[in-house]
Amino acid sequence: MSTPHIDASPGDFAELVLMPGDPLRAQALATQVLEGAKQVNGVRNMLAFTGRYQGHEVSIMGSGMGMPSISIYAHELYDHFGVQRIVRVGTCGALTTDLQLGDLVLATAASTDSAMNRERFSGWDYAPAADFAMARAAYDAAVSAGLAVTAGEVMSTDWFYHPDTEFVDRVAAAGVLALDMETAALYALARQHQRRALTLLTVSDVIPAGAHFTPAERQSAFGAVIDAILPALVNEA
Ligand SMILES: O=P(O)(O)O[C@H]1O[C@H](CO)[C@@H](O)[C@H]1O
Ligand SMILES: O=c1cc[nH]c(=O)[nH]1
Repeated sequence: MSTPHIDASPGDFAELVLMPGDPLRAQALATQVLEGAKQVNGVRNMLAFTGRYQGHEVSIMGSGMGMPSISIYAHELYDHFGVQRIVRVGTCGALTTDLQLGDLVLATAASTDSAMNRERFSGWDYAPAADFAMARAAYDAAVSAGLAVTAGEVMSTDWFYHPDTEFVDRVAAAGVLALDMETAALYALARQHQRRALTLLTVSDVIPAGAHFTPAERQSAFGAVIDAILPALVNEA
């Protein structure tokens, strides 16, 4: 049975889905890390692939940018395709020069300026948090592999080009490590569906330093760290 945004059959997706924002990054990762990768979605070019990694079935699918987009795909994956775990593998803008381009941020929790979680949670302030067991497994694997990983809070914003020039400074002053545009919605949706989620972000911009990855570097972001972390994730369930 297909859904409005995923033209696939039950069983086409693995219980574990890696989810970059960029569908071309999903394709590149699938080619790089999955054996026998088969395309399982192409609706709106939101490419999805399923294959095997170290004997485990794994899917990789783009989410698009922003909370409405990832919410559509995560909802359909959890609700219609039996997906248990989604790991967002994205990029972020660091708010501190303690982080360098290419570093890894593990999002323990995500603040947001989006109304989505407030509307889901009766107007109260929801606290979107990572699945602890997945976070611990990924963090330990990253440290063991010698990766520069920092665990902490991110802010999932609706804005890439915020009109308030003080936005970045105010969020940084609150102790937030980095900006992305999806994690708060993904974490809340996982809890709503009684499923699991984690976000791992490669630093593509260090905002206070004015340092940025090129578009090609952003598209290949995460490839280098996947082999360090995926064994821990496939064996964690
Ligand atoms: O690299 P991805 O995963 O798309 O993540 C980040 O990049 C996009 C903005 O350029 C937003 O989706 C943001 O969250
Ligand atoms: O959401 C994002 C992602 C990367 N860089 C940013 O500045 N923001």
